[in-house]
Amino acid sequence: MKAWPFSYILIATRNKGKLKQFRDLFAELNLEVKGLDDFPGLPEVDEDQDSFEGNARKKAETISRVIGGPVISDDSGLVVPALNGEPGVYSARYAGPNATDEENNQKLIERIQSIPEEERQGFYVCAMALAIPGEETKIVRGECSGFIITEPRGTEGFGYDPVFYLPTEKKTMAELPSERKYQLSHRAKATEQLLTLLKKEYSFEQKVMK
Ligand SMILES: O=c1nc[nH]c2c1ncn2[C@H]1C[C@H](O)[C@@H](COP(=O)(O)OP(=O)(O)OP(=O)(O)O)O1
Ligand SMILES: [Mg+2]
Repeated sequence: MKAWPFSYILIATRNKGKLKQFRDLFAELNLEVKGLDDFPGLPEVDEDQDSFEGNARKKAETISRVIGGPVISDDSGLVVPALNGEPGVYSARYAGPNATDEENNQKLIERIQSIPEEERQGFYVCAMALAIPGEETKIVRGECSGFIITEPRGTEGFGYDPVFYLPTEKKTMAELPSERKYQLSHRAKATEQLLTLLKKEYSFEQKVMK
């Protein structure tokens, strides 16, 4: 087993919620978990690929090349099969380039009205990429299934959570306490996979300090 060759890992996000979740889940590795705000002057990476995996890979590899260190990025969104996969990779800008969560939710509510209620399934996707200089990029994917509802409920979470209903919890994602969301979300599932993969390949006891 190889020794993990860095003292830190950079999570390529400015989303404080994502960063906190990574810090919690990676605590056992004894790694310093840094965010983009710890590295001023990094380039903005356009999420312009046609898949979540493509965007996650592009972001992780671009930034890893610049800092010469290990980078994890995630790209996520909501897929509604009855709407031909919308909003999909366009989740963040569904209602327009600078759309707010409310505007995106409103557009989704309008579009879903024409679909019979029993066909309003949706699933969240989280593709996560780990890029390490000189190594093959690793990519994992987590999903979380639910239903789209037309009356938003709850104030937790972000994005589409108020209109994403989980039948097993009898709650929208925005009505769930954050600890519960951490357990069952697409991001939690992807993070666990990545963690498993990392622990299989690397020893984190004797890190080389770089
Ligand atoms: O758990 C979630 N609960 C609700 N909505 C979510 C979730 N996960 C992703 N989404 C939606 C929100 C956003 O409209 C879009 C893209 O998110 P995504 O590009 O991955 O995140 P972001 O731009 O906030 O942060 P980043 O700096 O990591 O790119 O998907
Ligand atoms: Mg984004």
